[in-house]
Amino acid sequence: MLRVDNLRKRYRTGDEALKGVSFSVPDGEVVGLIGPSGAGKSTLIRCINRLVEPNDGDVFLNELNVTKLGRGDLKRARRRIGMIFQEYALVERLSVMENVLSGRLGYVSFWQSFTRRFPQSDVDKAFSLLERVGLTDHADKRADALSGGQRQRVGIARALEQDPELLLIDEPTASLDPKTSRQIMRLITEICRERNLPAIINIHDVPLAQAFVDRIVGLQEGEVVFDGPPSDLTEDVLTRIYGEEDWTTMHGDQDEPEDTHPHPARNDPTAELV
Ligand SMILES: Nc1ncnc2c1ncn2[C@@H]1O[C@H](COP(=O)(O)OP(=O)(O)OP(=O)(O)O)[C@@H](O)[C@H]1O
Repeated sequence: MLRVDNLRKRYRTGDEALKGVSFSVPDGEVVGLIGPSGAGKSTLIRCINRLVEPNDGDVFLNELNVTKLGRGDLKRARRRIGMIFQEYALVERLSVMENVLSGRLGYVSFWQSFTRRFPQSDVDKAFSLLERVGLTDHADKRADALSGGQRQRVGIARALEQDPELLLIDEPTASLDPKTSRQIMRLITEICRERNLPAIINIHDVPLAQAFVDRIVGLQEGEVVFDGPPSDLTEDVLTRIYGEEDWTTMHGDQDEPEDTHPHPARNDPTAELV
């Protein structure tokens, strides 16, 4: 269970990105976070694991108040939060298996990770996760040899290899074609149900979110303006969330070929420490 209570963030530039955001995500529930550009979605996701430091408010992961932790405890708490990124954030020259095993880096000693000697139980878990995401035959391939959808499957397996209690997912399908996007959303939501994992997905594509998530939280100018089931997301509500922006154009239903092109990682989202 995740509980966000009155979370506030003002950047040094003066931008007030979160103005007292509160909501909870029970175990097994997948929440789609929607809202126009600049609404505070990325800031919210990053405040939950303190890649961005909130100015006020609390984040509870089960019994643990993440916002009150010192450096060492925060490092341990971050093991419990799996992240999945738009640009996958894989290590290009490493194999699929090594990328999945990197999910254990927070758990093994420096020398084990330096020599890449992971316990057999970690390797066994990685194999079963690769099977779950449909990549058993690709375990030894280099990450840069995979298509976008396959790379995101590696990102999902890597996050699960951490044994997370929460998944934070930032635009998981933004670099994928519509068909692959649906496959990835289906995989994520199925896995969260199987494992009773709570998840928040920052997603631009409203119809895609409506098709797969259990609940939608709509942000606007740093405030929650909608919180409910996808079926309650009427045109009126969407117009309230997006204002003048035309939300109906926010999804691409063009017939594109499925998942053919590898995408280079453009940046490292974990580097964005504020
Ligand atoms: N590092 C930063 N420094 C200063 N201001 C920032 C920073 N990151 C975000 N902001 C500001 O905070 C507000 C919320 O931005 P945020 O990126 O969280 O929104 P978003 O909903 O994720 O937008 P998008 O969908 O375009 O990614 C915006 O006004 C933005 O300009």
